[in-house]
Amino acid sequence: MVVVSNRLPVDHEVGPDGTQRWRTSPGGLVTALEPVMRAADGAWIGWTGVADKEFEPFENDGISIVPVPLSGEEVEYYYEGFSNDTLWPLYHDVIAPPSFHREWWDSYLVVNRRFAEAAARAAAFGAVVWVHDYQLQLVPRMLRELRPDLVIGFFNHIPFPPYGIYSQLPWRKQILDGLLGADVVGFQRSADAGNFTRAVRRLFGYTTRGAVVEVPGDGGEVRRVVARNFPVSIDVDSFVQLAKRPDIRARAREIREGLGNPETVMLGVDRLDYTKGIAHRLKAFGELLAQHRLSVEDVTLVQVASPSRERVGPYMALRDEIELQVGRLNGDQSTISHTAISYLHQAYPREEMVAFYLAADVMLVTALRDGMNLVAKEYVACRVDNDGVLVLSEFAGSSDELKQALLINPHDIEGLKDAIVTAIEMPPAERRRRMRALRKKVQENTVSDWSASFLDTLTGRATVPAGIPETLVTKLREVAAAERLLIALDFDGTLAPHVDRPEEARASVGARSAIKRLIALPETRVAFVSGRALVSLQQVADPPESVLLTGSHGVELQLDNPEVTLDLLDREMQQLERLAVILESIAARTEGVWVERKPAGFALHTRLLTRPAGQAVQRNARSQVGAALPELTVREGKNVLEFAVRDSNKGDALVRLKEHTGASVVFYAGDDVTDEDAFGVLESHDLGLKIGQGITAASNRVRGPEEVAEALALLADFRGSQAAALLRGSSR
Ligand SMILES: O=P(O)(O)OC[C@H]1O[C@H](O[C@H]2O[C@H](CO)[C@@H](O)[C@H](O)[C@H]2O)[C@H](O)[C@@H](O)[C@@H]1O
Ligand SMILES: O=c1ccn([C@@H]2O[C@H](COP(=O)(O)OP(=O)(O)O)[C@@H](O)[C@H]2O)c(=O)[nH]1
Repeated sequence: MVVVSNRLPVDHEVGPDGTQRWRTSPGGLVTALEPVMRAADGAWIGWTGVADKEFEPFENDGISIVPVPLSGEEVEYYYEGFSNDTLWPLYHDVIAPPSFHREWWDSYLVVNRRFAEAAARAAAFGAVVWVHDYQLQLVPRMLRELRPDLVIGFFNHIPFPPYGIYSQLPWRKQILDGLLGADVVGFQRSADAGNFTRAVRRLFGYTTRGAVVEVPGDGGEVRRVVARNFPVSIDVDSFVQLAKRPDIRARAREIREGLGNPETVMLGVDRLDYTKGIAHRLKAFGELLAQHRLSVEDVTLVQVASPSRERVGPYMALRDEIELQVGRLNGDQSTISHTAISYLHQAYPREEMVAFYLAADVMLVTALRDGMNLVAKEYVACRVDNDGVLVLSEFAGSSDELKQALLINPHDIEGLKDAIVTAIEMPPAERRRRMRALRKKVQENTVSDWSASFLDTLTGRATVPAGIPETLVTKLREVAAAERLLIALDFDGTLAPHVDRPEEARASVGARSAIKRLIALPETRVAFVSGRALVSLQQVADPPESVLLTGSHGVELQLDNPEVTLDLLDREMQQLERLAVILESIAARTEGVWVERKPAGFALHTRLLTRPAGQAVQRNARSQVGAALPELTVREGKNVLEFAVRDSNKGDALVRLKEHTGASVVFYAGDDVTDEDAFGVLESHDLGLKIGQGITAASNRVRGPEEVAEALALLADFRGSQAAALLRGSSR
């Protein structure tokens, strides 16, 4: 794997005495990527943090580093200018006004090309290249053009803004096009992914189905780009280990003593950035002191504000503003023996950060907008004593997961003040209850889960272990609580193992018995969603009566009615006849190829051929049918190519089923590429389960039909006990 990011894990530094050294780079991107790269066998391409210096590739702490040089002017135009004074404020809700300069854009283009070329040189044939963050949004497209063999992923660490803001960018189309060069575009929050797909629809008119964007290629083929959220995290174990180290615990005590052992130590840790809401936090604290709701005798605030982007205008202004505010507040409120705010304009190593976290009773994260905010997760991970209170802005990505924090709107100063007081006065039992829940959440999604889930989606090639992953159990429990639940299931490869003769496919005994239990539960519907013709589905699935059926990718429906809904027009009937002639003649010429009649089309099966021979037959069919009947829908499955006179897919089928059942939550499981259309229409509270390998928009994955049966049985258990509890409640 090759990782490409503007930042490398280390910056080159020259001391005042001329000594040179490599120092850990600032920011959460490095915190997240470093453990991933130490565990992976690959190269990390990036900039060394200094201008006009060329470095040879080198090894640092087990990671292969490939430096990309930047000139002084590029640092000013591409990094400080376009990245941090155009994109950064624009993507963070225009908290500061973005500057638009054409020379900055030109430099962004040049530098992005340099990174793409470096990645193209470093990557082996067919390798995975994972590009990171807003500084390099053009790299995916450039790289795809240079190296079409590569699998390309992109992850955006910062928010993606709503269209009304994004559309201000003069280069809005170029940036989107750059990103769509990737196979998977990842975001921190589902809202970011939604903003991105909306922008794609508005600016390009491409079809998007949930997490899937259909990008048309030059030859009429469609490339599917998955755009969804993958919340980044930290190496939880390494923070836990540090938090248990006696020397670091002793250092935490020393910090408290140094502060005069106040009753409450509050902590803020941020890069000195206007997105972090430091001024709002100070204002709230200052007012609490001025109004005597808090006293400096009891409470002190430690504010680490690590230096960041110090030559960019708004950052210089922010430093002046914050330091003026700290100076005033301390001048007004501190006493000889008690300082209100310990302000530290420094960058600390990891060990010292952990000591700060251990020393702090209350952690204040009051960002006005933040992609994730790893500091919040680090604080929680380090609280091995299950104590401490996290006050967390709802505008930080981490608030999606850390719901048991005291969630605040930092613009609401009164609300923030109340939350600070609540945190300080919170009874120990409640502190522990909340912290335990937060720690569980952080442990459920570590940085290796984050990278595995992104790379698994990207390559679809990861080996899928047997059994039900813990994350799926949690999600099943969640959907089991739905008011009205629809469980929609593909048949072949999902409920029934694949067999050579389709008419011999049968659902596993476990799946059948779980389905019977599910349909007996209140407000619970089960549906089969298949590409098979309905008559064939009925024959192999032999479904219990109340199971809803859709066949032929949603062309045929049987919904609580013995009648099958399907009505082809005369024109469609004629198209079917012409299609039959073309495909039959192709099948007649190649041994092992056959045609299956479907209600609204035909499927050409090639699974008895070798992969290259099958692909050649499919290419031929595509081109002959394309010339004679260009308006038909073509769909590719596993060793099968389908042509339909009616444009419908499993996503449409699922939408119909949702309408019919009025379901508030949907669980969809499927193994084939055609199931991706169904995953595409799921919403963030739904559950998508991909069976086996392959690129997918589903957020969960299991190995095969055996696991599907197990998951359905678990769902029946969870929902059954919920229903029983409700019944007990209402009979009391
Ligand atoms: O490289 P710098 O210009 O010095 O800035 C430091 C990094 O800041 C940003 O970090 C983001 O990534 C974190 C991890 O995903 C996330 O928690 C945080 O909310 C983001 O702001 C930036 O995105 C990185 O590219 C910078 O390296
Ligand atoms: O003096 C400092 C201040 C911060 N950090 C680290 O910098 C990262 C900040 O990441 P976050 O996602 O919170 O914000 P970002 O700076 O990336 O916007 C965290 O891992 C902190 O532990 C650090 O090592 N030393």
